[in-house]
Amino acid sequence: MASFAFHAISLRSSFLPPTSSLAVTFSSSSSPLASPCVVRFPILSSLQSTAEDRKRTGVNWGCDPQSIEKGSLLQDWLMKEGLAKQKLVLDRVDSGGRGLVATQSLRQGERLLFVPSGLLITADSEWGCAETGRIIKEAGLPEWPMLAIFLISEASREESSRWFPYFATLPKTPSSILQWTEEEVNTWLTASPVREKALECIRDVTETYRDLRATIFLKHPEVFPSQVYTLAAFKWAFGILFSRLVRLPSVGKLALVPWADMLNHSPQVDSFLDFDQNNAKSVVTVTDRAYQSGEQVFISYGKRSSGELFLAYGFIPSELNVHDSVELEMEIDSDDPSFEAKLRAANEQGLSSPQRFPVRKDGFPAQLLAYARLIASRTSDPAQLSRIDC
Ligand SMILES: C[S@@+](CC[C@H](N)C(=O)[O-])C[C@H]1O[C@@H](n2cnc3c(N)ncnc32)[C@H](O)[C@@H]1O
Repeated sequence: MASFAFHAISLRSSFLPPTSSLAVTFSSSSSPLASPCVVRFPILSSLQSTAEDRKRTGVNWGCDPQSIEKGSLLQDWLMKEGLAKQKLVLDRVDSGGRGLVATQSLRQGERLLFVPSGLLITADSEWGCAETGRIIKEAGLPEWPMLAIFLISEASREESSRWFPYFATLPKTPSSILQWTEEEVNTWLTASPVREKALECIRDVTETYRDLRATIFLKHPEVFPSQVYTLAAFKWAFGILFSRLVRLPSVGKLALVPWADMLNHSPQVDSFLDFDQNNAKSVVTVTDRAYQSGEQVFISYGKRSSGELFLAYGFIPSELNVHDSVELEMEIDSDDPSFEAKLRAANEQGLSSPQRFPVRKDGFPAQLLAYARLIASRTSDPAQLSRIDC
């Protein structure tokens, strides 16, 4: 089953190549343009941002993250493009600002969404500007930066992009850690275990942008105008990917799935997104419980701790998150006269000293208690110590 699959922790290994190898992988082609695409800047019309937004994000695309005004336009467009009739509507919600709400009662096990493959944005999607697509494909980029550039390329084409109605509903300021400055991270996450990962994530995306700029954008300035392909635009695009890209397990693909990406996460829910290759030939989710008409429908973005959710999606769930844990480190006292015997007993059970155990809000592993008993035991008899079942 699929989930909203990306967060900073897994990003580095999965998409960000090391700076040095990035430079050699890219093509250095600088062939003249057959037909340069029109890229307008600044972007006008309904995607126009307020001065305050621009100061903060530096991009002019998308809308206020809470806005549902463009929701019915999005739904009309999606239905024209093949989306099935929906039992859900985009509305304001308590958890998540905007979300999909049931328009009728839904039973447990009900299949929803049915977003056809032609509406998915993937690495195989057709580029509105063929020349941009050609350069990027020849460069052989990994999927994440390729999709980020796809987003900027399409967003900057405004109404001439096929995806214009979709971009109009994307948040102008995706709530990801990339919108934070390093100073903000150091100030607000001083005591947080995710501070280092947050800084690493911001630096990785910034470095990737710098590499792309040096190896591709500056070599093709007519295709990648410097006022459009800015670091801010790149962070916006990555913020969109962090918070909305899904892996569809049955087809093994990364995709942006318009409409499905309006579903918010609940740690209590066990419904995911996947592509149904058999009958529906579209992205579906199956409800894991019944919903009343008017209730917000949730999916799961995966079994993620609040720290992971915060880094990728920019929120911390308000309800109990059973995936939260703190690593508790315990060790056998090296001054304990039975230290060697206790260590052997622990080793026999695959444990060592010090040893870390995850402690979650809903409990801790039984091994933790047994290990504590081993540490506290007053016997030095190896046979008795071995019987303490870790
Ligand atoms: C895939 S989008 C879901 C749709 C989103 N609410 C919107 O209006 O575009 C993921 C984003 O929704 C928000 N979100 C999702 N689940 C949430 C929750 N349980 N509480 C608060 N915000 C949530 C976060 O901003 C997250 O980055």
